[in-house]
Amino acid sequence: MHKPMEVDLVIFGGTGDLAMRKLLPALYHLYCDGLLASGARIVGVAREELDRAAYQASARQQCEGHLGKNFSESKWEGFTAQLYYCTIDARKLTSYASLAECLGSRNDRDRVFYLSTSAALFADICRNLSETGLISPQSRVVLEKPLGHDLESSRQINDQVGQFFHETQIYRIDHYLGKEPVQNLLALRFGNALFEPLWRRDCVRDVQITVAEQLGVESRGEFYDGTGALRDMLQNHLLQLLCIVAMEPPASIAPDVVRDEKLKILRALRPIKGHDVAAKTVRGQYRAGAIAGKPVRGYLEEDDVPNDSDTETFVSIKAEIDTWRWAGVPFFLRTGKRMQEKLAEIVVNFREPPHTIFNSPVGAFTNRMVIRMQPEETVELHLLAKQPGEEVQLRPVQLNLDFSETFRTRRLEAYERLLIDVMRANLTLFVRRDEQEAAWSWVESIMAGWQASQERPRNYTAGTWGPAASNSLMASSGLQWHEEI
Ligand SMILES: NC(=O)C1=CN([C@@H]2O[C@H](COP(=O)(O)OP(=O)(O)OC[C@H]3O[C@@H](n4cnc5c(N)ncnc54)[C@H](OP(=O)(O)O)[C@@H]3O)[C@@H](O)[C@H]2O)C=CC1
Ligand SMILES: O=C1O[C@H](COP(=O)(O)O)[C@@H](O)[C@H](O)[C@H]1O
Repeated sequence: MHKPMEVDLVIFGGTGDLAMRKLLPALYHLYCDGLLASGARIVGVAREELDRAAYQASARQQCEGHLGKNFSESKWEGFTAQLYYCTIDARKLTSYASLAECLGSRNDRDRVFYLSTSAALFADICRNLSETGLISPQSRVVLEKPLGHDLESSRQINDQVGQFFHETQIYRIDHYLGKEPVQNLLALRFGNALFEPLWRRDCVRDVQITVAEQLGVESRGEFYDGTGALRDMLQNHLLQLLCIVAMEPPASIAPDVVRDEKLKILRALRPIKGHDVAAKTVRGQYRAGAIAGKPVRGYLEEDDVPNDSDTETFVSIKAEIDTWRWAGVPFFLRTGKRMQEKLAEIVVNFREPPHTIFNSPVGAFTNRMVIRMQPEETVELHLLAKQPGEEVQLRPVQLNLDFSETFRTRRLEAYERLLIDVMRANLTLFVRRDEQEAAWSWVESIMAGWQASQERPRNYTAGTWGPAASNSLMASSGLQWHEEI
């Protein structure tokens, strides 16, 4: 096991929702598991005038609820001994003196600057840190999403941050890469020889990637309305999942080796533009409906959402990858809010046997591998087996691997995993600039097509699997979404 690193972790936006809901709870868990070095310091930064004790008290009050039964009074006491606070207006150079004082003059300590604020502040933060002399070659910067709104704005942010940090110091968060099952997919594909010969166009018929949420836009209506499902989820999380499913075996797990392979996939995605946008994409917006039996309002009635908004809360896309391995295999991507279930899964549907010797048709059965990330972490292999009895009667059966059953240890939450990796300076699970820009470049022509068509998103009732057109998208390839089979 690695020795935890004695870093100073400075969280800009240290009083914000993300810090209180995810980052501090993740760090608390790492502390409890002995994965936070006793000499590490966590420094929350925001404009609010608070002294250290007041910040610690506020963090406790907010994190306790999020930690639930994992909260322990004594452990929290120990954890907060490593928690500090600095009042800073990120835009004002003069206010960084207090941070310099808090961090001290030791430039030999690794410093991690976690930018959990609006990206509009990133340039000022980096410049002011530099001018205060707080960036050393060991320093790292973590950038929260969204990194821009389109290719141009993401380039601008990357250029600004890049003036002060080398690419190898920049950790772009995609929290889906921190999810244990996503890393398991790497293990499954590249730790076993079994799947590699099957993992290609000769054997795979189609791949379906679904990330469905039951939540609506909650209190983030204003942010979400300027963003939509394509930018919020598909451009980053779903395309990263697609890369991990589709990439060639990397020669090693070294960050740039893995990221090079992902980049090749992003660059091999066939552009969707012109008439293809209508044929290969579906966007939707939820109307009032019910989630788990409880009525919920429609998107246009949500707080801070204009009542004529045409922002999509659902998107499904038929993507194609122009490589020898994947030519002719459609990759269906789908994500949405207020859907029937909270579900994140990758379904690999294999081709039918070329010839059957059994007089026992079981309908349109194909072998299938289902890698489920949420709500539970499982891998299912769907096969046909003979039903016991004198007749040869085939029946679908499943080989199930439930990771929480198999490995009875606590699973690291995505932010825990990613924070460990930032502290250890491991970039493998972070997105490189060229990957991010390739992803923006691919979604941009879809956004342009939607804008040009001026068509409103299709309605779907909250609590369903999205608009009917999403099923038609599948049907046009003679296929069905996994849950319909
Ligand atoms: N919340 C979430 O679930 C997720 C959030 N993100 C991203 O993370 C970032 C933070 O989100 P979230 O925590 O929700 O946002 P909040 O609005 O809850 O928090 C913003 C934080 O930034 C601080 N801040 C704002 N302006 C300044 C400034 N000029 N100088 C110093 N600090 C400042 C605020 O404190 P103060 O006003 O006191 O200065 C506050 O601590 C955003 O980019 C968001 O898109 C990404 C994924 C999920
Ligand atoms: O990045 C985001 O992800 C969440 C969904 O994350 P999950 O880990 O709960 O699946 C989504 O709700 C949010 O809109 C988006 O910004």
